[in-house]
Amino acid sequence: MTTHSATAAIETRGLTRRYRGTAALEDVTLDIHENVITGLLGRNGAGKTTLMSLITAQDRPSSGTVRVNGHAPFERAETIEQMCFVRDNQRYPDDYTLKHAIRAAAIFYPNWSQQTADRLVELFRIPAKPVIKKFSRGQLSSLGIVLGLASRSPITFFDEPYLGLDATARHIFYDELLQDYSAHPRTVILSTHLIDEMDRLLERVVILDRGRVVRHADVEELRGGAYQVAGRSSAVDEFVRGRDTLSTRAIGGLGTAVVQGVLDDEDRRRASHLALEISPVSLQDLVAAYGLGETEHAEHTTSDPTALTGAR
Ligand SMILES: Nc1ncnc2c1ncn2[C@@H]1O[C@H](COP(=O)(O)OP(=O)(O)OP(=O)(O)O)[C@@H](O)[C@H]1O
Repeated sequence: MTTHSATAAIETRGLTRRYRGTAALEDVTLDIHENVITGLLGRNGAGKTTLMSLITAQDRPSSGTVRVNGHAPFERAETIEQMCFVRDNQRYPDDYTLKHAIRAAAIFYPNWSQQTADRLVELFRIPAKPVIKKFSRGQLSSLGIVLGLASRSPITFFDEPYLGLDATARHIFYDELLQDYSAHPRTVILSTHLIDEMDRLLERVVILDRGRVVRHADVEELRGGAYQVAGRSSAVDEFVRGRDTLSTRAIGGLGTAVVQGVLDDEDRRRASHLALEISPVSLQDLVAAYGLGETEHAEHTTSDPTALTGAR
């Protein structure tokens, strides 16, 4: 999953969105790769939905620019048609049933696959009769996923697409996304808090924190560029001194730290001498390490705030 073209499908430059003086997104400059699945990660309020809304022209920036396949999407139907945005709070007209939503999507999306839609409706067991207004949270999410996948849009956004879905339905989504994406490569951007569950889907990640990009990297590169040490707190402290530490955590006399960098033989000897265990760091833990701020509990401290400067 690491081979991909480096062509940018989406370019943002200095993208900023303020709401009454508060920046939801601040100076975001990103190239989102074409035909890659990119995860948009970050804590609540980090700016993920805002970024997707600006790219899909559902909102206007306070400053900065967005280009999709080289064009500003605003008021450009050809560009907007190329994008599908599956929102967690998508509204449908009051009298709409499944059939109406499917028909409208089939008309709107140029690459629509009715066969995919029919199959997914079965798999997710979406009911035909009730108006969508009466759908459960999980059924609404399922419908969004069906429309998003069957649209076969060259650029597809999923904003926390799993809300209310049971574990079986979530895994159907992951499998179907991977399968359809492999058969019909396209640019997929999805925001999620379920990183452990979804990390196998992601090739690249953008980590946002308080409206800013703190990291934009290949998942493999990110995982390979950090490790976790665990053991006695004092030994962890000693080991991480002078290293690029993303986060440290101490509970009782035991500690863990997420450290940026690659271990050499000398580091391993040192860790072993201090009776420390070294392990790979999961994407979830890495993101948590980036997301930790001064508001966290005292036991979860970011020991080196300057480490949060990996934005590219
Ligand atoms: N219409 C609005 N008016 C005022 N503030 C807003 C508006 N929309 C978003 N915000 C603020 O902008 C910030 C970013 O919100 P956004 O919804 O983009 O975050 P998010 O990363 O998607 O969060 P979550 O993971 O909770 O969905 C938040 O502080 C939010 O309160």
